[in-house]
Amino acid sequence: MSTYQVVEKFVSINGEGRRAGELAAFIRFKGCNLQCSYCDTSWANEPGCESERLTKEEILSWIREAGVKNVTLTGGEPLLRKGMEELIEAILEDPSQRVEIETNGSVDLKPYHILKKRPSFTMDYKTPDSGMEKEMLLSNLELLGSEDTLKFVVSSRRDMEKALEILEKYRLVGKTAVYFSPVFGRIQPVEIVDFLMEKKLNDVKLQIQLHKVIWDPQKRGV
Ligand SMILES: C[S@@+](CC[C@H](N)C(=O)[O-])C[C@H]1O[C@@H](n2cnc3c(N)ncnc32)[C@H](O)[C@@H]1O
Ligand SMILES: Nc1nc2[nH]cc(C(=O)O)c2c(=O)[nH]1
Ligand code: SF4
Ligand SMILES: [Mg+2]
Repeated sequence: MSTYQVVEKFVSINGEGRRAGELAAFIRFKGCNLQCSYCDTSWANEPGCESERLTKEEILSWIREAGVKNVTLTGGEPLLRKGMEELIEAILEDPSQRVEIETNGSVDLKPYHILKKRPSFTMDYKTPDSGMEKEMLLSNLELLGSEDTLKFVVSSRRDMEKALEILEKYRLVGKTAVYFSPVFGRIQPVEIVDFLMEKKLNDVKLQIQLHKVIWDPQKRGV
């Protein structure tokens, strides 16, 4: 039976994406295959990071206990874990549950895209300043649809120019929700606004990580 290494699980306000501001139950899985320059959760990717090994049933009962419709599976990189298809399908057995996968763009979404009950993807495209752009699996861009979100976490004009290039090349605006998110503390949100205005980027949303406004930006479990 699969067990899952979970570094934290908590209920909070979703601070990101299309359900930002709504309650969500977060399960953060241990470990990641990337090392983004700006990662605010790199502690979860350290081999020595404490974690609990939970079974699918233990996760399901925690979610039931939480009593919150939105579930966000995140990390680290959640889709690196074995048995994620099984876990996602088990959570979605309950028609009242919604599952969002926060994923880094390097892991093939196909096995999850074809699930009978498909989760929604909030997928990053890692722009140049992350140092991880070469790890992007471009075929994933074809799988994003109206229920999904493509997120560009940017810290420079160079990052935003690249984001625009990708949006145009893959004709993504209108196909999926597109968010620009500032790397916390490295770029002023107004710079993103100026770029959106300059390029007349309709249908692209600026997001601010709400949880870093509500609580101490370093605080875990929120
Ligand atoms: C910690 S990651 C976990 C999920 C997955 N590994 C990924 O990168 O999408 C969750 C989200 O936080 C974003 N993020 C990480 N560090 C950040 C920072 N310093 N400022 C803004 N967003 C950040 C990531 O880009 C990603 O969209
Ligand atoms: N409140 C809150 N909302 C979030 N949305 C996505 C998160 C993530 O780390 O994947 C996250 C997070 O870490 N906290
Ligand atoms: S992919 Fe996500 S968890 Fe991994 S280093 Fe980048 S931001 Fe952090
Ligand atoms: Mg986070």
